[in-house]
Amino acid sequence: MAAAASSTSLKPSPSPTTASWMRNRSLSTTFGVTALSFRHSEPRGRRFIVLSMDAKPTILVAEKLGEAGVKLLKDFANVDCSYNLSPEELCTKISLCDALIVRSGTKVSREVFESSGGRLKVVGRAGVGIDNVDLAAATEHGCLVVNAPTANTIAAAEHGIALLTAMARNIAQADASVKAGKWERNKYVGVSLVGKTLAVMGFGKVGTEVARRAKGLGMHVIAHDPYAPADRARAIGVELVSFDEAISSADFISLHMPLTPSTSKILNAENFAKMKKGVRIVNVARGGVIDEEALVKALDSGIVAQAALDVFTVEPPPKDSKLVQHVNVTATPHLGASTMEAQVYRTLHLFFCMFSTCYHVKINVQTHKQEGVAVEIAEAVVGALKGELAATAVNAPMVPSEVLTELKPFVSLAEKLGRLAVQLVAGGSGVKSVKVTYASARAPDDLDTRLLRAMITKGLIEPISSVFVNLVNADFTAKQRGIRITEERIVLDGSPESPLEFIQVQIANVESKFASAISDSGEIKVEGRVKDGIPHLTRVGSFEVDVSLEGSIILCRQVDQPGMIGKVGSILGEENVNVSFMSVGRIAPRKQAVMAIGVDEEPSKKSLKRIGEIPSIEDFVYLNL
Ligand SMILES: NC(=O)C1=CN([C@@H]2O[C@H](COP(=O)(O)OP(=O)(O)OC[C@H]3O[C@@H](n4cnc5c(N)ncnc54)[C@H](O)[C@@H]3O)[C@@H](O)[C@H]2O)C=CC1
Ligand SMILES: O=C(O)C(=O)COP(=O)(O)O
Repeated sequence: MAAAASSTSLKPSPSPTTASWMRNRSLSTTFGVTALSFRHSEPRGRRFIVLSMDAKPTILVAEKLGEAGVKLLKDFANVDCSYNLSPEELCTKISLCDALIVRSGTKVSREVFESSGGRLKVVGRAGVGIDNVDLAAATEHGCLVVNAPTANTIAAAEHGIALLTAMARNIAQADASVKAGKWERNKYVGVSLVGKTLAVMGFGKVGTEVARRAKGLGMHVIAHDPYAPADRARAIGVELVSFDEAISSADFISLHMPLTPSTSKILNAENFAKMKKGVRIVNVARGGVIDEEALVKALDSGIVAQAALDVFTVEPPPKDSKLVQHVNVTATPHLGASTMEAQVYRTLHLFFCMFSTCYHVKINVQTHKQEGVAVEIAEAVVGALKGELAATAVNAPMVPSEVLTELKPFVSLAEKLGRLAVQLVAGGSGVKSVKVTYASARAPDDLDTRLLRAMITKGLIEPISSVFVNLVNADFTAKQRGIRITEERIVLDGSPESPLEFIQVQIANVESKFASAISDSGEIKVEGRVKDGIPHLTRVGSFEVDVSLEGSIILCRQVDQPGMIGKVGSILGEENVNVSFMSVGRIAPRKQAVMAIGVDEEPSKKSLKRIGEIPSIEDFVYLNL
């Protein structure tokens, strides 16, 4: 929940009223991705607009993508299809691109993000594995990464089964032998699959489909996946077992986990030693999950009888690779996702498994024609460039659209409270510790606050820095700037119809340029609610106020007395500044009070000075929203 503290601190700009952060606000969408794609960073960190709202963004397609996807991209953007770029060429081109689409053959390294100069805002991976994209660098640069996680599942599973059966019956080797004019019937005696144990390592989308198909071949299927639910496995007659049990009892092992630091070289010398002698291995996941040197030794020693590999640590592997050249290895050039159906469209059998309360399992089989990877990724990238939250975001929260609709006014409230709170901090105080409180009648697990936290962070950071914050980089940026954001829930009684009653933002250990913003417990405190869909400021420090969060706000501390509203109102009226809202929060009649005035236009410095000089006004601050 909380972003951990680091050593940097934030210093509010001396004059938030005139700060340049307001310049581009009209371009911002709520979530910032669109706005980001129209913004650019100068080397010195100043932001400016490089494209107008109606200028088309540019999308670089760096690997072959199905035509239907390219067409969809062209309807929205300028599309540059440039394949086989060297890393240097990619780095050069990227500074002119708002989005990049790749498959597994392009390394989207930190240098790519650095070279983009802040313009690259979406990377689309037209497939599942995102191990070729430096996610940490993407997040640090506020770049959303989306993938196409479903369209090639069946293709990959079918390729896994193709390799399994081809390996068991020596199809590739026998084919080569026949083509060489030989007829070696005794040499290519295979092994049967029926009754053999297959260990599926990684019981996700592909692993599950492989397991289903292997069961159809009469195999006994077990699976290992630390994160998969046992009931999903049980539903198709697969037992989830420990890693050691899986590898030590299998006749065949099929790998379907992602390449991550914890799965890197997960099949290594130590683990090969635990396997049954003569085990056969299929890999359509990633080459890096196997220690390839250790596999060559295991093949030489006979521990591993055969391996069928679609993926390699380095692709393409070196021509003299001992692994690829091994007589007992069948190799394909990363073809798992390469079917017409997966890349263009596919006919998908969706299995809906429904469980009755007494654990009877019914399976409905439906057939759908579904668009392939190209369309899936094109839609995701275009949506992200339009500022929509992507359902397949890899480095940002995925928020379902119904939740988003409901949260929208609170998202705006959150950002504005962040903006107000930070502008109340006296120059020279570093913001380090922010507490956000959400009061809601919803059950704690029925309120996703990631979006709200990101927007509060955006509100806190943007007024006082040149960094553009969005959903992708909010937590990272807060952490980098040493701001610790903690969240707390107040669970209210009553009807949970609205997701939230109020949001409170507190900044601890700082001084305020408006002393009344400091609550009894010593923090700057602002609180807001949504009324009729519009965000309102409802508390400043210990004072209750009510002013809609549109336009800007003047806060005045005064001794409560008649005529104050009129005095301030007439100064503003003299220069045609429209007052949208006015409210007075006071401790008791004729005692200390805080007057909050919403204004549609920015008052001149002269008018603000005159307001400050009204004798009974003790303190005042003008805040930009
Ligand atoms: N050869 C090819 O062309 C293709 C390769 N793939 C690769 O297949 C892999 C799986 O893809 P999907 O099934 O779509 O992904 P997925 O995310 O649906 O499934 C991956 C599963 O691996 C599990 N897992 C994570 N760490 C594990 C560990 N240490 N041990 C065992 N299981 C672990 C996860 O819990 C998850 O259930 C990915 O690496 C993907 O890149 C996918 C499509 C095509
Ligand atoms: O989707 C994946 O993870 C794949 O490995 C497919 O890669 P490709 O898009 O065919 O380069």
